[in-house]
Amino acid sequence: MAKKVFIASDHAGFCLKQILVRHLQEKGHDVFDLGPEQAVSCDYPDSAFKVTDKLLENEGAFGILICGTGIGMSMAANKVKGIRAALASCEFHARACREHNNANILCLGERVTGAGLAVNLADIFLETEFLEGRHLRRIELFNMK
Ligand SMILES: O=C(CO)[C@H](O)[C@H](O)[C@H](O)COP(=O)(O)O
Repeated sequence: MAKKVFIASDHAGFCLKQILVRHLQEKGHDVFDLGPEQAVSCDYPDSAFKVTDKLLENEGAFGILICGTGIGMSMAANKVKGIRAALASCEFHARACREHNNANILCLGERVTGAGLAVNLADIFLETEFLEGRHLRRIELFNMK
């Protein structure tokens, strides 16, 4: 099923962002590229918060954030209440973060993960459903802090 996807990167994730935007558009998803438009040095929290703002306004939408490692993006995005950003570097991560954690943002590291694998991770992330049950109880505990 087609998903609404907001995507952004910093300079270190720019090339992978371009590849993923094209791939996800070809798959029929509704893709919103929030920049940057060029691989000019920029600060990943600014990009992360562009995507988190959009997710809070668009129920059911997903985000993809790419920096060099994916770590800075995930740290920044997870500061925002209602965001569950998951850094994935293998297919198990991409599937489990949806099934168990209902992640709404996938974070990737262009300096870590090759483009072919990254495309697979994005596909798995967008195609996998949250399992709810005990996992819902656990993610609801996030709101207790
Ligand atoms: O935040 C990061 C590390 O967690 C990202 O990988 C950034 O892309 C990286 O820090 C950018 O580094 P650069 O030396 O400014 O290219």
